[in-house]
Amino acid sequence: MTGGVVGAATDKVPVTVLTGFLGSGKTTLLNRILTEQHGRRIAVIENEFGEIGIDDALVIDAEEEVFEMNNGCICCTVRGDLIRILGTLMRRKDRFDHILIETTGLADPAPVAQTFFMDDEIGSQLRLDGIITLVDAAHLIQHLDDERPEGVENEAVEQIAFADRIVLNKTDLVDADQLAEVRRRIGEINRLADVHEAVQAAVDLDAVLDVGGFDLTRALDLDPAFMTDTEHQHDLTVTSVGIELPGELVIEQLNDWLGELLAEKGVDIFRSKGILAVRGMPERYVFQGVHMLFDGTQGEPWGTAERVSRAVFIGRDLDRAELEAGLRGCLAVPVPAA
Ligand SMILES: Nc1nc2c(ncn2[C@@H]2O[C@H](COP(=O)(O)OP(=O)(O)OP(=O)(O)O)[C@@H](O)[C@H]2O)c(=O)[nH]1
Repeated sequence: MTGGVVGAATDKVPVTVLTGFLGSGKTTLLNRILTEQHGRRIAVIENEFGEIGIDDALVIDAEEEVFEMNNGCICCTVRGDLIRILGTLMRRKDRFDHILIETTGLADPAPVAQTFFMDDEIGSQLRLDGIITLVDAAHLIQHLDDERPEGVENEAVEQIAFADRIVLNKTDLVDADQLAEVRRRIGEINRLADVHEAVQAAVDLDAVLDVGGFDLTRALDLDPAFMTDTEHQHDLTVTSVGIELPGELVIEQLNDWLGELLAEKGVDIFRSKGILAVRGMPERYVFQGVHMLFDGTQGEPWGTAERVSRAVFIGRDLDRAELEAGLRGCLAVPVPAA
């Protein structure tokens, strides 16, 4: 039974869709949600864009169940997988009371939202509580103004348009005038969503979970074909290069290479991340880049695991051979390409 409005709101398990452009802070918010004492049992579904999955290592170990979907984009190719995972979760409803779906940074949230209205079984047991969109205050305008070929949607615009709540993150990277301009641009696209400013995605969880926010009428206003249109066109010029490299890297060479690479190509390299093996460092070195900004932190110790570096670059006009040669050039003992 799909039930009346009251029954629908109380019986169904709420689902939050966490979206936002590459590097905006989705995993940071997810980790915050997984570590905070909020009394909810949350099942997480994660979808990542990139040839090699890195996020599984970046999401903290939590008691919550995390399902990975890495073989395509949640809004199109792996939507069937999403429906299957939701089906599995519905059969184990006693184990959790909230579902959180983190989309890739290049996903259009509308088709993900559609899933909860078009599939009867899902619609009868789960309700879309809200679409939460993370925004990178330092890079939003660049992403909104990024020109796309005709007919290709700009995901950054779609993500804001469909948001029920917006977390305006990374406010530490902009001044008051820039922040006001970012807010103005957000307001041009979506006037209704509450905007919460944040650093390191530090928001009150009540502002993002159980918001009772998703409004189908508004979604239909935005896109009259919301319930029927399943086709959409990704920007196929954005691709990813994944590199796996056994051996140990020299930190100074790595920093020099990444610094130069991102200074020169950081407009086109939207996102870079890696779990790297560095000579003399017993822990994994976690590297994160968003356009030209990058930093490194210590991750989990390698222990007895084989020291293999994994890195992913996402962007336009990526030169795979050059990226591979560059990373290989940072090896302590150079190994020729296979
Ligand atoms: N300066 C600054 N950096 C931040 C902030 N929030 C997150 N970051 C950093 O931005 C980088 C990207 O953050 P993530 O949480 O991985 O972003 P994401 O949206 O999950 O990235 P993708 O999954 O690749 O789309 C990381 O290096 C974070 O530490 C912030 O408020 N300020």
